[in-house]
Amino acid sequence: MAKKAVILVLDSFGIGYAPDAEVFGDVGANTFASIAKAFHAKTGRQLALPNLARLGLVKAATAASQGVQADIVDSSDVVGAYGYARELSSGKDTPSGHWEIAGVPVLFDWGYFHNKTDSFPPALIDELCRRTGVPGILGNCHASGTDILVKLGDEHIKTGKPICYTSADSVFQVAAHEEHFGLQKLLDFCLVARELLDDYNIGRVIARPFLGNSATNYARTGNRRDYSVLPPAPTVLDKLTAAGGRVVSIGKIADIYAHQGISESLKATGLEALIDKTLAQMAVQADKSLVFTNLVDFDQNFGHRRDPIGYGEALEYFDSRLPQLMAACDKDTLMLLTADHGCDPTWPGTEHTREYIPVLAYTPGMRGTDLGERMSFADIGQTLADYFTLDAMAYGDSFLHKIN
Ligand SMILES: O=P(O)(O)O[C@H]1O[C@H](CO)[C@@H](O)[C@H]1O
Ligand SMILES: [Mn+2]
Ligand SMILES: [Mn+2]
Repeated sequence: MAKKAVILVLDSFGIGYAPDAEVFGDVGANTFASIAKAFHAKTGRQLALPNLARLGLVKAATAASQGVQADIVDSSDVVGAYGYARELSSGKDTPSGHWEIAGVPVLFDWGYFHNKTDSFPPALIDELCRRTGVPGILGNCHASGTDILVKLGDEHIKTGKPICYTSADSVFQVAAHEEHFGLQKLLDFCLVARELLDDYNIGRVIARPFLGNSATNYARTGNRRDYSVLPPAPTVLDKLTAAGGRVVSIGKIADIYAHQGISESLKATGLEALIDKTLAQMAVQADKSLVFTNLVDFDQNFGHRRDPIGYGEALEYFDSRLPQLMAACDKDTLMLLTADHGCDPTWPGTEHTREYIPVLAYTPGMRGTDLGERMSFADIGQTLADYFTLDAMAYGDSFLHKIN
């Protein structure tokens, strides 16, 4: 029997605050329930996710929310395996979440730039400017990536100084105009930054190119690039490719895993194009292969932007494409839907929230199955190791026996 798997990460789609949320100031956060509530209040109708509900999303989310069901209709005909997982990793960031999904939790602490202003050490900025030849940097603070374009976009174009900012995540982000500053110059700048930031234990440098000609229309483009450090141990992706399997990255997956364990990387911008590419890859998928897609829009366009209605609409769009994804699974395909952290769009600030993630598994002909609470996102990686008969991962419990 051939073995094929597909993972779609709904970036930031948390389903209830985690047991350790207090450490993060996130007790009460619930991305899914908050969206459903705000959506009903604003539009006068309930959020409709009938296909996700058929995979068990509402049941998993209710269990992850102390038995309180989100303001949404559940399905009486569940055809997937559904559970909810807590995170072992110390951070609530994208690399930690993804690496843990692939069986490698991040148990060390990342470096962070804690200061809200003058965030970066002068020695770092000096060296970065010296090495790259820019006349200085703008920003040097915690910021929302869209707000800071409104504030500093004009000055950036005038001075040629890149806009450098950070957040509660272990990141160094650089916004620059694709034409005035130049995309390649931005990527080169980020590579130097990546080199220097290893000493500060910073997880990611992110290039944030934008276009537009005034504060009213600056907009980030699809040319975002993430420069991640290497995962601390081989992930299930490394193990699968080492065993002769194939891992196809769609969207920012390859960047998040620092291109480790990736056979082919395909980029696409926007939910529709990312799902189209996923379907196209599923159609040509062979034995021992994994199609791995990250749906960044949920997080980048709606979670961080604190836009629960936009988030709800995007979920409805995803739900409308789910029957196609399910139909593209043959009897040899295991499809997993999950998330990497929360980003409650009704929560104060603009950051991620520490939450349970949904773990939804589907293969044609299976019965609805409750996977219950999973003690780590790594249960997904361990299940994949089990499925592809690879050596077991050091973390995670496989739930494969519950699916067959
Ligand atoms: O506000 P923007 O630039 O979208 O930044 C967000 O995106 C980064 C990566 O997910 C996070 O660190 C968060 O700060
Ligand atoms: Mn993320
Ligand atoms: Mn994010």
